Amino acid sequence: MPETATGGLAELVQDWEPPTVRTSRRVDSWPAAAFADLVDAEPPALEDGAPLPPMWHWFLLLPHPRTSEIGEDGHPADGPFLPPIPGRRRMFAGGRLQQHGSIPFGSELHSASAVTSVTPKSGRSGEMLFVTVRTELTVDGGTDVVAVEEQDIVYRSEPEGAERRAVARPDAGEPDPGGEWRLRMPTDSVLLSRFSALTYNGHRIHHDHPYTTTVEGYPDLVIHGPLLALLALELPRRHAPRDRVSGFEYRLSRPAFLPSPVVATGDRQGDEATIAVAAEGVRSSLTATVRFA
Ligand SMILES: C/C(=C\C(=O)SCCNC(=O)CCNC(=O)[C@H](O)C(C)(C)COP(=O)(O)OP(=O)(O)OC[C@H]1O[C@@H](n2cnc3c(N)ncnc32)[C@H](O)[C@@H]1OP(=O)(O)O)C(=O)O
Repeated sequence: MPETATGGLAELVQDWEPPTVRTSRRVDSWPAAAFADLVDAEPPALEDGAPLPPMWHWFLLLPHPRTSEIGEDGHPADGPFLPPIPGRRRMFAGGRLQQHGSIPFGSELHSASAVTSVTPKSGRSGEMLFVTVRTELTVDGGTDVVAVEEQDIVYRSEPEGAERRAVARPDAGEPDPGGEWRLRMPTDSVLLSRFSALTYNGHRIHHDHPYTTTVEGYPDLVIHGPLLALLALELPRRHAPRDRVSGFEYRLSRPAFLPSPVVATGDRQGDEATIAVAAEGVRSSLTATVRFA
């Protein structure tokens, strides 16, 4: 049983024993080329042996549940890392990456993922459960861990009949944060659908407007947390291409909604860079630190 605090939602998950899940996949260049095109960027070197950019393993280690296993929200109704709580509402809350070595195109990538903490918290949006999933990555059957990734996923419970919360669009008028590095990306439902396809993510809040607004209470389609994190990492990829990223920490503090463009800004201080990603004109959705080796 992972480390668990006490509380209302904690009782529902006290007997939950998520397993360790292992997967393997060849590091194919197609999803990398497709993501570079999605964000209107030059692809990295794609030949066998060239390194996969940090976090781009997100396009490779994708579960593919059967259609009959998909629940109301577009995620699987059940799964190894989904806590057994009724009316589950899921959001990506943040994560960390330590990159020790290279993941070469053409290699065989192996992952071992397990839940390492389940933490109930109470916030402005009510009671929440933070679930952290830790993934160790190795390549070609070796024992050296080339990267360790942790994802924090936040869950709320809104069973049938529960009072539906409405999430307001954040106030506009926030000044542009400036920053030595900058990227601006227009967004629309086509961009989100293509990113959902690339990550095999069926969650309706990214593509189904009536569901997003009436069932989950958001003012518009929600931009994927992983897309915001990858846009943050586009800044060092584009502005410091010769420096190897060895660490990345990010936190998603508020959702970013369509139809606003997304702006990523960053400043480098020696071996670190601080990055913020926001829907244009509102407070940051994602704040991050990148570390260089
Ligand atoms: C893919 C995919 C899904 C998605 O992509 S969903 C879209 C991306 N994710 C988001 O947009 C989430 C944005 N964040 C939020 O909406 C809010 O931060 C959140 C998670 C609802 C919490 O907001 P609250 O206002 O309720 O929380 P408080 O600020 O009052 O804080 C209460 C305690 O919680 C801790 N906390 C808050 N946010 C985070 C976070 N992101 N990570 C870790 N911890 C967080 C905060 O520190 C407080 O803790 P204390 O110990 O001090 O009580 C897909 O499904 O696959």
